[in-house]
Amino acid sequence: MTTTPFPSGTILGYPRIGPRRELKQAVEAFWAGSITAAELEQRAAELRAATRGRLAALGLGREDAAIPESFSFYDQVLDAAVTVGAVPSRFGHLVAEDGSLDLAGYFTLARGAGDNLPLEMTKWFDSNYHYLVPEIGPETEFRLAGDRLVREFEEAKAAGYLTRPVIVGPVTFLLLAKASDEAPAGFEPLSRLDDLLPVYAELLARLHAAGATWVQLDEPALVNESIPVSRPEQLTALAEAYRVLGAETNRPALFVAAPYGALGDALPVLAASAVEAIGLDLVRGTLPSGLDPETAAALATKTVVAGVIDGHNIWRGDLAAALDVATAVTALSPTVSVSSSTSLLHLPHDAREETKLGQLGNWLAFADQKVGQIVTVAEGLRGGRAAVSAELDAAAAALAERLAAPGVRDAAVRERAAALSAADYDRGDYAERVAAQEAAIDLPLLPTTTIGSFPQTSDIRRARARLNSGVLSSTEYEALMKEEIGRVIALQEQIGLDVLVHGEPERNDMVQYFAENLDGFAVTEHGWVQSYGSRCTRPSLLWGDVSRPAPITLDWAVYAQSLTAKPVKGMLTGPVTILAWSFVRDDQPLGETATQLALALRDEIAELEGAGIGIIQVDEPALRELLPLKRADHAAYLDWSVDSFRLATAGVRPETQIHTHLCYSEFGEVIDAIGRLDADVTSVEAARSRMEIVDDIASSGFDHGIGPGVYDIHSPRVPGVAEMTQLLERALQAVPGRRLWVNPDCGLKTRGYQETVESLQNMLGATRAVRATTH
Ligand SMILES: CN1c2c(nc(N)[nH]c2=O)NC[C@@H]1CNc1ccc(C(=O)N[C@@H](CCC(=O)N[C@@H](CCC(=O)N[C@@H](CCC(=O)O)C(=O)O)C(=O)O)C(=O)O)cc1
Ligand SMILES: N[C@@H](CCS)C(=O)O
Ligand SMILES: [Zn+2]
Repeated sequence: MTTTPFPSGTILGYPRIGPRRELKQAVEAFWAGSITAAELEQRAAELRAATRGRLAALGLGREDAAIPESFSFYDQVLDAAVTVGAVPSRFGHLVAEDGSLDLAGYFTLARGAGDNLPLEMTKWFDSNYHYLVPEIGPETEFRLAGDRLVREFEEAKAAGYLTRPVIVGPVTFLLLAKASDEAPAGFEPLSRLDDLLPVYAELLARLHAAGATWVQLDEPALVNESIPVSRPEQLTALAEAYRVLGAETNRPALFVAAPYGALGDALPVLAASAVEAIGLDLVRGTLPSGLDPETAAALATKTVVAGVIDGHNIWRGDLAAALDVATAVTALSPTVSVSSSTSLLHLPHDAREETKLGQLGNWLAFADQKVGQIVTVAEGLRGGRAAVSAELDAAAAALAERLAAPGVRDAAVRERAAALSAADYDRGDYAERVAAQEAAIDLPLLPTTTIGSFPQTSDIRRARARLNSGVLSSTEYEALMKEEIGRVIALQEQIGLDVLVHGEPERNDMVQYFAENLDGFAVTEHGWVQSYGSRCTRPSLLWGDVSRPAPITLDWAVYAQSLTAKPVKGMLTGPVTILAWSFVRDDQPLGETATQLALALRDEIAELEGAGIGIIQVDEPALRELLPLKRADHAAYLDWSVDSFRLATAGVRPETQIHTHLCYSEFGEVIDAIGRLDADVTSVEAARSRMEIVDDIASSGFDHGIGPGVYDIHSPRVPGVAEMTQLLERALQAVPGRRLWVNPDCGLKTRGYQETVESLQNMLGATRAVRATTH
């Protein structure tokens, strides 16, 4: 095998949603039946072509294999699953004779159909991207069932680009998978590695035959210490995988990337393997040091792909420092390439599209600007610092301007944070609170509620778009939102829910909405980032000290409460989640910013309470997401994150009931922290994992109110009464009835009204059935 040199600069992946969310629109049009599969394929091909053209224009076109082929219609882990034929048996009827799935079948795995639940969705490392969890068992028949990656490479080649196909590596694929329904207890997907590797080998051979010189295999699971497979087993699997794949003669050169952290003891294993290039995340991880002589010698024979440009944040940052790190990497190997630390999937496309950010615009680098930075650092590495001094100086000046800008440090905010004491974090005795709340709030056994949002209809979104473009006045907009709140309250009364919500129609997003109303944040016009499938967010830019210039949710909550005698929950997003889903400042520890946010929310909560709102929910779905990938960092993170929630909520009277809500994650590792939040009631996603979480919570000693979700809100499927009755009965085995709440897994904003109403009616049906047999 002859190896073409690895390009001097590259990125690990590029946003695939499109600068104006073209992919979202095309995919949703296909789902709605308004375009055909062929039209969807055509639009996706146009988007890929535009991406290649853009990346070439930004400087990645000069060298072969510099442009990654990292497109996906929905999710890269799902892509890997369908490529290797890992389709769960409940979807077997969708699979063609040759093992392939058509586009409709592919989306069915992601979205479910009829009684067939979709694949579970969960966080992708510590990002706000979500992947679909493959299901693997002894029955999974691996075979090369999808050739999309080969076809996309060929499509690029026909257009004159020799790109670098990207796929999730075999070890990460199995480490992220869960045991299938058919698998016996204790089954580990990783045990199927030997059966999976020939399929990867065949794929590599196909790519080689098509002319690919390099292939990127993403192995981020190796940097994550939370994977429930022992480290020795992981390392053995890694060695085996790249021994087998490396031994193939008909293959492209292998580039194994390990974004999101340091490889640690996996680095010697990869260095000893036959892979030709190794990618290190040098933003989250540090330059490996103290390597044993064999590892050092082996590494020196490979290309080290230095991930020195942050793929996870939007700051233009210190480019000279990035060049310094890249230069230091030359001590590991004479062949160094410059890259992003992670895929640029987590970034919006282009900061130049933002015209309303003023001076802030000069401090930013979105995906396209990061590519430019990589090209600059690669040039600096080749030609010396002087060759790029103008770019380095401009970045340094922007950084200095940013750090000294008014608003970055606000004396009043800092003084308030400095004056806090232990009492500010403590709500007092739980039993006393329970008694006070029972006296103050009239609730039946198994109280029913929802998580906050009701469907964000196109009428609501259109109204907001018209407000933003000046077609609607704010008075007209408010009147429309109040009408919507009125409808949502009436609907909930009709369905028979016990604790109502106002439905959040006025919120474009549960984080962006707060960011728009807090000082210290800016928001973008076009800064869309994929969160899962076709769903996107525009993460806010947190650039300065945070404070609350005026009440945010108060009027809406008070209005909603004025329409009903039932309690209406106040609804806020918690400090950790606001941080997790924004692009945060990098000039101070996150914990300090969390305190500032908590103080702003504390004031909002005090005002809600003062206005008669007796139940207030503070959502923290991202509590687990920010958990560091390294165990050594867990305790410090959990301390500041739990403290920020407590600081936000501890100012209320005992009779005010504080709720929180968690979703989109596996919560096993943060169960103790959930208890330490000391919320009176915690609703938690549970339906997709069939209530497994309830046992974990109960056995952790958690003794507050709990609402395990009884139905999955990610799919349009309407759950039946019997199914939810069973889940409630299952929950009651672990939690006493007086502490159990009944609610869906999460908010209903992504759902349509018809399925929402039917599902909630069935949820009430199940609750009545269970109430009749529970004492
Ligand atoms: C709960 N989750 C959230 C996460 N992160 C967030 N920041 N927010 C979340 O809610 N992470 C974990 C989970 C799962 N993730 C998501 C992410 C995104 C959505 C979602 O529904 N996104 C919407 C966009 C929401 C939004 O910003 N809406 C705006 C703009 C709407 C819009 O597209 N307007 C059109 C014009 C409208 C028209 O004329 O019809 C336009 O601008 O072109 C708003 O409402 O104003 C999405 O559609 O992707 C859910 C879960
Ligand atoms: N209150 C929010 C929480 C989502 S995690 C909602 O209902 O959409
Ligand atoms: Zn949720």
